[in-house]
Formats: sequence, C-alpha cells, structure tokens
Amino acid sequence: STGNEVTKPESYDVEYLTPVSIGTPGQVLHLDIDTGSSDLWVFSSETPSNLVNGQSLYEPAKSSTAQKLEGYTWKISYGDGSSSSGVVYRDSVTLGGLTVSSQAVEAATQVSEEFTSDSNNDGLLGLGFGSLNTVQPKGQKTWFENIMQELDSPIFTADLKAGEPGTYNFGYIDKNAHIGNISYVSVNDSNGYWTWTSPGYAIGTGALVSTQIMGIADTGTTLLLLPSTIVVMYYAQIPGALYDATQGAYTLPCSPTPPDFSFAVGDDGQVITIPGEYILYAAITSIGTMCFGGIQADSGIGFSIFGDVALKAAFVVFDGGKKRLGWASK
Ligand SMILES: C[C@H](Cc1ccc(C(C)(C)C)cc1)[C@H](NN)c1nnnn1Cc1ccc2c(c1)OCO2
Repeated sequence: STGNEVTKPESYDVEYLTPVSIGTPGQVLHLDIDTGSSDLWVFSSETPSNLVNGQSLYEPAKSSTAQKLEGYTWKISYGDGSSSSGVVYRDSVTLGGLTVSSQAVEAATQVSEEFTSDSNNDGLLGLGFGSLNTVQPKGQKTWFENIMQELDSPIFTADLKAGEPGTYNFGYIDKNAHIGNISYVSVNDSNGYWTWTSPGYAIGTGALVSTQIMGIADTGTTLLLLPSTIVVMYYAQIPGALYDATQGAYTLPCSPTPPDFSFAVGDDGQVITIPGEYILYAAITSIGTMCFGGIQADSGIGFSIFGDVALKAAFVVFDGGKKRLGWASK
C-alpha cells in the first residue's frame, strides 16, 4: 500500500501540522510530524483544562477501539526546553489513508507552557526510531515502524515548502516531486535519530569547503543548527549581521537577501542549496529592520540539526528498510 498527506506550515514555517485520525469513529487532530522524536502524544480529555488553550482533544472514552494500557506512562523533554507526560492507550491511527489498528497513543496529563500556548498544535507524531520512545515499562513502536511492512516500499518522503503546504508520502517516491537524481547517504540510528554526515558546505557562490558535518534530519526542528565555526563564517559575509546576546542568536538585516547556503550530500557531488531568503527568519524588531537568522549554532547539542530551514529546500527520502536518507533538489 501507499499513502500521502498534506502538511501545512504555521506562521514563519515554525512547524508543519498534519491531520491525523485517531480512534473509532475517527477524531482528527493536527499533529507535528517529527522525525527527531519517537513518541506519538496528543492533547486529550485527560489534559487538565487549564493547560488546554484551543487544541483539539483525543477522547478515548468516545472511541470504541481505545484500550488503556494500565500502568503505562510516558514523559518527554525536548531540546528546546519544552516537555510533556501522561498515560498510554492503544487505538487506531490513520495518516495519509493508511491505518495502524493498534498504535500506542500517548495521552497528555501534563504539558509545558510552550505547548499550551501553541493553540494549533494538538501533539506530536514521532517518526524517529523506536529506541527513542519514552513509554514505560515498555517502549512502543512509532506509527511508521508499525505500518512499514504493509508499504510497497519501507520508506516515507518529506516535501516541506516555504510558506505553503507540503506533502508526506508513504511507501513510494513521487518522481514529479524532485529534480535530478536522489543521492543516498547511510544513516546511523544508534542514537535513535536519522543521523547522517554531510561531507561539506558552501556559502553563496563560494567553493565547497570539505568538512564532515554530522547531524540529524529533523522535521520537528524549525531551523538549521550547524557547528559554530560554519555559522560564524556564514554571518561574517553579511554586513550588519551580529550575534545578539539577549536573543542568544545570530541576527541579520532583513534586506538585502543574504547569501545562499549549500550542503553536500554523498560522494557524487550532489549539493542542496538553501535560498538566502529561507535564512531570513522572522523580523525581530517592530520596525522590521533586523531578522532572526534561520541558521544558528548547534552548541551544546552534540550534533547538527538539519531542520525545516534545510528540509524545505529538498525532497528527502527516509528509508527505514535500508536505514539511509535520500536527498534531491526540487
Ligand atoms: C524541538 C523539537 C520538538 C518540539 C517541537 C515543537 C514544540 C512546540 C510546539 C512547543 C513549539 C516543542 C518541541 C525537536 N523535534 N525533534 C526536538 N526534540 N528534542 N530535541 N529537538 C531538537 C532540538 C534539540 C536541541 C535544541 C533545539 C532543538 O533548540 C535548541 O536546542
């Protein structure tokens, strides 16, 4: 089988939300598909009402196929400092027309302020590797791990776009969604992430700098987080760019458009070029002269993060069968 689903960007492409149907009859929630985590958790009837602020709720009591996993709990904290925790059900979960009849659905009984204030986000659907799942006493498989063997091919693809809806495809590669060939690189899943190594980068029209950048392909992170040395080099090319200690981030003038940023994939010379305008993230001053940089340092994380700023410049194949990533321009 194959499937596909549209995913829509929130403002500034901070995240992309995808409709997912849970339970019988289906309860549609809009989830943040996140290849950098492996819990499927949702706002629910068990989320204290003072922590709910417009989100849609999963109500297991209204699903004839919901089964409570007695004694099972989950608790997750994310790299941005946000967190959530709760209890666990098994229920039917349909994404892109594909149904997993017995998927672990983690109902939140606690969410941090960042989730409460994000009214359109009803939860996360992790598509990392199951080893990252936080359910106790037994870790649960992701939706993709559960559907994989039914797919024509054990893959899914991400085609995120700047400021417009994109697509997740499951089980097939849409040849019309990419230009030129797809370069594949091996994935090291030992830390549970889609971890790969880029052999180099280029700034603007400059020559490729050969250096290994080890990072994760992460649909759930907004920005491109790279080694500080590369980030300093990039912003050094931009008059007026500066590290704003109060924001803890690099900022740059909102015009003119900054240089493109390219990263190499594989040993066949494939490069993905991020247009400079993707690196002009939100304006930080009301007069709109200075912008938040879409490239920031990965300091303290231990690896780089190829988040949405990078992913929306590419067509990306997440190959669960061969544990590899495919990158193509589009
Ligand atoms: C942050 C997201 C997970 C998330 C998504 C959305 C949200 C809100 C809805 C409340 C907006 C919170 C959290 C990411 N997903 N793989 C993630 N989950 N765990 N680590 N990361 C990536 C990381 C890791 C480290 C860092 C970082 C980022 O920013 C700064 O330092």
